[in-house]
Amino acid sequence: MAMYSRLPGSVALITLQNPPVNALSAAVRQGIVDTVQRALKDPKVTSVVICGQNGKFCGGADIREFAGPMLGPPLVPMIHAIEAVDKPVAAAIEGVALGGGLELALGCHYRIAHSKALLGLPEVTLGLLPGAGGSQRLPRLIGLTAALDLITTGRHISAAEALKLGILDQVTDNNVVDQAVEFVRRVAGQPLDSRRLSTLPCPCPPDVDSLLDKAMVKVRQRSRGALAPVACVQALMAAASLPYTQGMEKERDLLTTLFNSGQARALQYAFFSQRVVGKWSLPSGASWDNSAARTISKAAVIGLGTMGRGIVVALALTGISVVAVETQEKQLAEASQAVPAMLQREAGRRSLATPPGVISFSSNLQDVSEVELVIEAVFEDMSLKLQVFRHLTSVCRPGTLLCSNTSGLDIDQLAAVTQSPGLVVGMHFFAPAHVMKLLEVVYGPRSSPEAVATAMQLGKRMGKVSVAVGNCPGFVGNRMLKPYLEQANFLLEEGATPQQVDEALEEFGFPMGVFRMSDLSGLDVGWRIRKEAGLTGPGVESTRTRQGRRYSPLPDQVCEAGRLGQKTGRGWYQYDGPGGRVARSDPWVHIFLEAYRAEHGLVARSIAPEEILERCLYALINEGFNILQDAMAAGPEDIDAIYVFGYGWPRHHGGPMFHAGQVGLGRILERLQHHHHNHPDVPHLKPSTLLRRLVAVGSPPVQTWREFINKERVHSQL
Ligand SMILES: CC/C=C/CC(=O)SCCNC(=O)CCNC(=O)[C@H](O)C(C)(C)COP(=O)(O)OP(=O)(O)OC[C@H]1O[C@@H](n2cnc3c(N)ncnc32)[C@H](O)[C@@H]1OP(=O)(O)O
Repeated sequence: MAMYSRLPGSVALITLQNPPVNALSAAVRQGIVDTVQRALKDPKVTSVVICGQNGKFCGGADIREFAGPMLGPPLVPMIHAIEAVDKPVAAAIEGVALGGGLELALGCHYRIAHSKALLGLPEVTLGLLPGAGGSQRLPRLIGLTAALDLITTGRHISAAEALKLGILDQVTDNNVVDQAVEFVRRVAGQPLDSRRLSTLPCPCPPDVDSLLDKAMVKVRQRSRGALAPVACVQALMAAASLPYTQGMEKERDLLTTLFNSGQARALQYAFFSQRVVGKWSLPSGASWDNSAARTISKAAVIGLGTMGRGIVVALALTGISVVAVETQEKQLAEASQAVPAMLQREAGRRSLATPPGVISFSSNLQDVSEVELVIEAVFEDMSLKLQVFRHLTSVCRPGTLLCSNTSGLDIDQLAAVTQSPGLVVGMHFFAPAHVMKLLEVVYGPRSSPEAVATAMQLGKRMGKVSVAVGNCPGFVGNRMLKPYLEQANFLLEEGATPQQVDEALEEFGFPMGVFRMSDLSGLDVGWRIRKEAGLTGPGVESTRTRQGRRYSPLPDQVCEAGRLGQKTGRGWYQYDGPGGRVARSDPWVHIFLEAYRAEHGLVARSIAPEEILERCLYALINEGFNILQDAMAAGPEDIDAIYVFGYGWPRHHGGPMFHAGQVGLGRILERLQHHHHNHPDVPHLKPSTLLRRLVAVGSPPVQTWREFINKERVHSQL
């Protein structure tokens, strides 16, 4: 809806009304068309201001409407009609002007914003381009170079930056509607031709072709396989070279292609998944809207290795006072140098003048006695963690929340050694903890709703996407990673090279294939876990079947050769010395693989990229279905958010569970059955019961699985 009012002094005020962000739904568009007509017809009106209700100008097109048929007046002619009005029209921007919201403002003759407003054309993040004239008007206003940056990244910019770029005519700290009204009164009667952006030429640098070529290379590198960034560059090419009307035709054609692509659906799903996971619920019935969170102002971090340091920085950036404890003096000395520098860097990156939190360093565990929440981040060893939790429960004051940054150990076992097991949860950060967006909040059977709510809210304050997950080995993310890594190793045994596996995965869109990623994380991490699980180590027979299932000793043997990844300069690849970053194929690995296959009587075969993808991804997806079945994740959106924000799953494929739906559940089931038939000794390839049930009921859309699972559980079908 849009409300019309006449202000004293001949100004018509149009207020967009569609909470919470005044998205341009069919009703809002109709409202704008009607009210603009009314202002045009009213001879007493000399100028118009468009604003948004409740401190938000407009969050863009209504994304929820994209799934259905197009109803109501389309945006493009609506914005043209505003631009054509012969009375000055100003956008009064408060809160946000994003996507179609900014495109609407670009159709106005003037733009006035509050200093705290954010502006941007984030369509690319939804698999689209600014298709309401934004790809043609913005470059005409601010030049091709700046428009390329804004449109291909979709980043939100401050009012100050928008003013500098020339998007805004005025920025104010006062009431923006009042300022805009005053502004249009002042300019009423002045010629408007130069204010109609569609009539202006597009300012381009002399080397325009090279600029566009470089932009194309950059977007292709940044998000491999993603269609929208490429289409954005193509639309800007049109703006640079064609008259406006033809540019608009190009914009429309590109938008139609994107709209019909699976990628746009995947990215829009990813947008909503990120919001769905914030509305968490536990099998106990506790949820985000019935569980109170505590506000934490003082916390402690125990253990200042890589993870601990990142967690300290993440907490301090939110303004929390942190006691950073490390009992090893050398490590403490190093951390007390490194952490403040990390904090400064990150504060700078986030444009914060000074890091808000206060950090004190200590080697004494007694110093955590006054904090409200502790995050343990010591070495991933259960006996060590138990020792720390026993100590914490005796040192901390009653009511302190005790959290562990374990990446997969049993939270309940840790809770069991404390006086208040209800106050124990996992907070699984991802490295580097101050940068990575994902946080798994792990609830054990005894974790209280308050503890979960507090950890979830703390994650949000730190700018994380927090996902509540159940307590099982590896939780959600690492539990699904296991069958994925396992398949990658089996593929090497069968004839693939690390490069072939990585290239197939990178072509799919992962920033790094599994072997490059393992080299980066360090191969010894998994080696230690396998040793603890009794799968490898002294006394374990060197066979390819262990604990009753197929096992590949390849990664153990690579570690035994002293190749631990980037840190040793050698792993699945070779690097320019320890700490090197550029992976190069290593003849040693190829000779090693040949010798290994010969020793085990394996005949190498040529493996197509399609098989690599199926084996790795479908095994991972299958585990996702098992996780849903076991109620370790509340819904497919939780799994997908974890994979997109923590594991580099290409956002334009939505997430593993969404991808399964797009491929077709029947197809996934059939291929898993096929691979399991060929590899009956690999239990991870055995299709999950939930997948079978979903296929049996006709493969319903991913958005309905949560409800389906709950019903199946009630009827004991799972
Ligand atoms: C011709 C085709 C052209 C299309 C052009 C477009 O305009 S595409 C849309 C471009 N706009 C965006 O991408 C903006 C998306 N929204 C946001 O980035 C953020 O929501 C916000 C506007 C910055 C506000 O952030 P905040 O953290 O304050 O709130 P939430 O993100 O939690 O959002 C609140 C609820 O509003 C829903 N919502 C937000 N934007 C839209 C939208 N454009 N359409 C529909 N719904 C939107 C969001 O889903 C939240 O809903 P809940 O039900 O409460 O979860």
